[in-house]
Amino acid sequence: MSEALVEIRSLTKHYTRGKQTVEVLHGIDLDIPRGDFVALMGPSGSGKTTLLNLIGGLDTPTSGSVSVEGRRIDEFSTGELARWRAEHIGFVFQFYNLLPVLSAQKNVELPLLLAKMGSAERAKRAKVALTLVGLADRGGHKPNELSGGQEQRVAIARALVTDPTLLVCDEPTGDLDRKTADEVLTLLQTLNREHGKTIIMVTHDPKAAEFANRTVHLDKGLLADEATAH
Ligand SMILES: Nc1ncnc2c1ncn2[C@@H]1O[C@H](COP(=O)(O)OP(=O)(O)OP(=O)(O)O)[C@@H](O)[C@H]1O
Repeated sequence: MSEALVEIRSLTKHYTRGKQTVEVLHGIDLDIPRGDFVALMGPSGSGKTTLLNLIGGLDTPTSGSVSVEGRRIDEFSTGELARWRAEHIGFVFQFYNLLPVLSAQKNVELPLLLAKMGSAERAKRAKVALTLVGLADRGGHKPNELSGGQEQRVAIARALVTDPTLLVCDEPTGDLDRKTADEVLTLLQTLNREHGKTIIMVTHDPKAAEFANRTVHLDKGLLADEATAH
């Protein structure tokens, strides 16, 4: 029996603020096969980032399960989850989150500091990742010496450098103009199609979603209809 890379069952998430409980996800069932590129869309406040953070192990569910490669990550301790995340998930955010004092090369090396690895090996892997995103010649540049699109490419290289199981992107083109956004989305598509990366991407932009293999719609914490693009 083939098993999905990510299996989500009856997933709920409630946040408590003082006496108030905010019920964000109401029971999500979703399978993401290995090699998929999924766009997650829905109105503001529908729970997209919450769902993405549960899949990426940045947060834990109220009830239900999240399995990745057959392992129940919702049952991990905080420490186990942090270690698992560092090994298995590459994160890409809207505002890049690069460290301004470090060069592109050193930013990309950062996730490897957690692995037991010599500095020459770290440098080599970071260079491979920068080459993959088309920035082999920008390794010495600091973030403020790069364009927004280049900064996001560096962030994608940083997310890829550990060879993660899953690339998790939250509005990766939300701060970019159309042309630059399309270049970054084409890069994500290439990583998916030619390098087999499994990608889940939250976006508000229907044009961005067209780069994915399918779109999953969230509405008020529940999955709506699914559309397959290609
Ligand atoms: N840590 C938290 N504590 C309390 N409520 C939260 C917390 N995080 C999110 N929420 C609430 O959960 C709901 C869903 O938030 P989420 O960020 O998942 O939505 P979203 O679909 O990604 O929205 P957007 O498109 O605006 O980014 C919102 O009503 C938000 O206020």
